[in-house]
Amino acid sequence: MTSLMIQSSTHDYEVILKAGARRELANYIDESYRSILIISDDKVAQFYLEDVVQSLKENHKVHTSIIPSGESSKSMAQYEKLLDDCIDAQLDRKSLIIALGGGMVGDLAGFVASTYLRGIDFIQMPTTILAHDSSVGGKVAINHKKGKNMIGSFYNPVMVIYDTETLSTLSEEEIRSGYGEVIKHALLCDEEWTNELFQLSLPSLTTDQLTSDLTRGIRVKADIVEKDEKEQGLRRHLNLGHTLAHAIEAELGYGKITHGEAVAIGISFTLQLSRSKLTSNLPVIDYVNWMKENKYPVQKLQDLKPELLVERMKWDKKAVQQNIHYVLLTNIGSPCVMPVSEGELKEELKRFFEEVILT
Ligand SMILES: NC(=O)c1ccc[n+]([C@@H]2O[C@H](COP(=O)([O-])OP(=O)(O)OC[C@H]3O[C@@H](n4cnc5c(N)ncnc54)[C@H](O)[C@@H]3O)[C@@H](O)[C@H]2O)c1
Ligand SMILES: O=C(O)C(=O)C[C@@H](O)[C@H](O)[C@H](O)COP(=O)(O)O
Ligand SMILES: [Zn+2]
Repeated sequence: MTSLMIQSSTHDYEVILKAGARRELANYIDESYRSILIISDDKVAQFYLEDVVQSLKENHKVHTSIIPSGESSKSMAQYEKLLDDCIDAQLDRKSLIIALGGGMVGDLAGFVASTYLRGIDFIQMPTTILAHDSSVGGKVAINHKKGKNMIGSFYNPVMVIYDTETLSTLSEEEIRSGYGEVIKHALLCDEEWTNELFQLSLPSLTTDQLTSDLTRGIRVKADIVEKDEKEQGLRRHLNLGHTLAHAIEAELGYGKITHGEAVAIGISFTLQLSRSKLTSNLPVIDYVNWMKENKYPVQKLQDLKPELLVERMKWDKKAVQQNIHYVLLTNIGSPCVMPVSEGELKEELKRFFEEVILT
């Protein structure tokens, strides 16, 4: 078992990584919660809901709410439905919400928890690799058709219980997606780790390497969010690759590409942009080869137009009066944020499509 403590302005919380933790929840969850609502999606529920209910029902009154799996459920409609479920279950301020699933469930259930009765406790039980990122740091949100995570808040869980056994049922696509955020964390702080990841072929990923990458990723994230919880400055670095990624996700339609795959593609553009704006010596070719070796779906960009992506980027949360601010890298481990003009972005994106990513 690995345990990490995260500090936040409201409370400190523990992140526990343990194979089989879903069957031992009585060891971790306070008996004083009278009612618990478990929110999950229909795919995750099929695999793991019964174990979680069984491990809680002796000490608590347990309710469940299951939403359709997929990014399109991070919506106003599902948010409203879940609030109805909280009311039907008569949850009060001594009740608890458990988010059992990937980042979609975590973001949505967390946003419900943050607003229902002006905020009740919630626990993140991540079940994807990607959710090593989303379950820590307290960003919770739903999407709007204009852009990702447009409606949300900062609201930290009271605990994160990561049962690493659940990762054994992830599809290849979801493993790839998770590693989009893992490599982001590596690029932000650690050249040696980045080079290690460049050698990684995801089909031969071992449990030991996965657990080590998750723990390292959580440490990187924790270190940043502890210093800048509400994204006043430093935390913007965690948005590496996201200005383009979010534009791709919204432009293709939510769920047409996974978040982490879009992030991986977004990072490749960041590397090119960083090289041309900062004359930095970044390993663009190694990175693109790693993406191609691991089958990141770069061909999905074929249907997208650089001009429309740049229009989407103006809704990025780092933009100031629709002027786009980009997270760039002067080197691996040295991120910075710079304004980039619309014209420059359109030119660079066209070149990126034609000369780097769609060749
Ligand atoms: N709050 C944050 O800081 C933060 C950080 C990164 C990403 N996000 C958000 O997280 C979301 C993406 O998260 P995700 O990639 O986990 O997506 P997800 O929750 O949609 O899960 C991906 C797919 O995997 C399935 N799944 C989940 N766990 C499984 C398991 N153990 N076995 C088999 N199938 C399983 C799900 O049903 C779904 O079909 C996006 O909405 C993104 O914006 C938030
Ligand atoms: O925690 C953060 O801060 C991040 O930026 C992590 C990202 O991986 C994540 O996708 C986040 O939800 C993006 O936030 P947003 O503010 O750009 O919507
Ligand atoms: Zn992300």
